[in-house]
Amino acid sequence: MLIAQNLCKTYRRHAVQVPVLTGLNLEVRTGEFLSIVGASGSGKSTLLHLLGTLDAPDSGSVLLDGKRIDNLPADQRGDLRNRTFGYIFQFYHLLPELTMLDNVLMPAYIRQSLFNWWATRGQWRQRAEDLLKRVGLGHRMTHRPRELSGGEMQRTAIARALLMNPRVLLADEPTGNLDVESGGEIVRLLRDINREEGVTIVMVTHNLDIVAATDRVVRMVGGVITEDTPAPRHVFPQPRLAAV
Ligand SMILES: Nc1ncnc2c1ncn2[C@@H]1O[C@H](COP(=O)(O)OP(=O)(O)OP(=O)(O)O)[C@@H](O)[C@H]1O
Repeated sequence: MLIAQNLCKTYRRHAVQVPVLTGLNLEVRTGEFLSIVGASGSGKSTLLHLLGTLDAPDSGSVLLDGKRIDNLPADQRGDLRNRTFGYIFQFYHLLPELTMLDNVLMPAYIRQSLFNWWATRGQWRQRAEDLLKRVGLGHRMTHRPRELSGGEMQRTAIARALLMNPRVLLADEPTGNLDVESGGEIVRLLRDINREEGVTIVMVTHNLDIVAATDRVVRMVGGVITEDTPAPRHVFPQPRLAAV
């Protein structure tokens, strides 16, 4: 469904050139949970940005359902980013002055020029409340980010990413700032969303334990994918049993 073809990307500043992607090919299948691993600086975030049209390649293409999306006009890429893709970042990117409910509603606020916000705000609010309950934060809707733990902030960010009912979630080290237990909860939540709602997920991670929660793992080296294997099944940490 989401295909990267021969992607090349070099960052340039003055005379310095940093070649990052050097002809990368990748096919993300509908409904799969894919993880991307690789050394720091290998270009994982860059690839995620190109897949989600947050940045454009120097050459090569990104196709969604057979149609090129990397070269669409800015307004159409904006629509895709609002409706088709959901983004989850390592540091949550929540707005500190807003309640958790308003943070989750942000993608709908952004879209309001496209339709009559006032006529539909009740439905959006209901959906945002349902999503916060879904991620286990029904009791924290009026709190602000500084009052929540890292894991709770990331769960709020996941609810926000799901608001517009995206087909693809792009998660950049979603557990990178969390302890083992909170990280495990986040990955289990992503896995449930993938299985129960059929959302395709592409996740960059350094944590080889949580890779086991996914379906397939690709490794990046030198700006291309060098390994593409089913994820190992045995290492994903299961929920801890209460001590007896
Ligand atoms: N805007 C930019 N300008 C210049 N260089 C950049 C820019 N963004 C990224 N880079 C460089 O591109 C390379 C790849 O960065 P990227 O963030 O994609 O790697 P990564 O694999 O996600 O790394 P990490 O695991 O540390 O997050 C790095 O060397 C980085 O310094």
